[in-house]
Amino acid sequence: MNQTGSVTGLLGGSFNPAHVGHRRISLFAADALGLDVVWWMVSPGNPLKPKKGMAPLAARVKSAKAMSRRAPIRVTAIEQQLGTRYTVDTLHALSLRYPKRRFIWLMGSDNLAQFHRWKDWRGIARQMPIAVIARPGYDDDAIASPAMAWLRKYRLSAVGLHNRSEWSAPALIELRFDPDPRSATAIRRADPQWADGYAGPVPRDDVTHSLIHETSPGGGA
Ligand SMILES: Nc1ncnc2c1ncn2[C@@H]1O[C@H](COP(=O)(O)OP(=O)(O)OP(=O)(O)O)[C@@H](O)[C@H]1O
Ligand SMILES: O=C(O)c1ccc[n+]([C@@H]2O[C@H](COP(=O)([O-])O)[C@@H](O)[C@H]2O)c1
Repeated sequence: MNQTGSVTGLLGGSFNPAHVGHRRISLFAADALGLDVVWWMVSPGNPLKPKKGMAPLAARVKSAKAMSRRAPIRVTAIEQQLGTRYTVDTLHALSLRYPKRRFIWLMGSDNLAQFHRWKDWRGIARQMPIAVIARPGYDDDAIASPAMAWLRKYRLSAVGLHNRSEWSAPALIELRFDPDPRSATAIRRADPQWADGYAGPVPRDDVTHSLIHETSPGGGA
């Protein structure tokens, strides 16, 4: 491998709530891509999702922390602190804050299918490599998507990514493993606590600040 140093995977999400699927895809991606850690960035509010039915950020962070226990995963609500909502702005702010860290954006194929609706999605792809994890029911839409029509020319294998002499983007790595059918939507349908706007306890302590205190720019967790 030509690349040295640590690589951090970024899995942005609503985590409304976090589930075993998030954990499995993160561990799988970490293994396949040689990541040291995956940061779960719990979004204060996905710009494309309705606010209705979204649990408070602190409750979603708490569920993410519980789901990531004893795994090389760090949970953060850093977008709340950065004041960013759009991923392109978040990634730009992260690269300024952590200049020595190399990042890779992780997402399920459902998000690739609608990636062309995200603010400056080509700008996101130019900032860091993207790894897309196959998800049951979404792969055909992802393959046929407008974003894929553009990203396809930047396809790389995981090995190809690491053999590059520089950490450059755009790069698209498609990861496929034992597909995981779990979803937060299914949990919200089945669990009254998470259904219809969240009825569970909201943590009193501010649980949303963890990562930023656990890491220093360019180093740490
Ligand atoms: N089972 C899964 N397989 C592959 N990717 C997944 C899976 N579950 C979640 N992801 C990915 O994890 C990220 C965060 O997902 P999110 O928190 O929205 O969970 P979700 O299960 O997709 O939620 P919802 O059902 O409410 O849309 C997204 O990139 C999503 O594509
Ligand atoms: O930047 C955008 O335009 C944009 C549009 C939709 C979703 N996102 C991000 O995509 C990530 C996944 O969101 P979700 O709700 O599908 O888990 C999360 O980090 C969101 O902030 C970003």
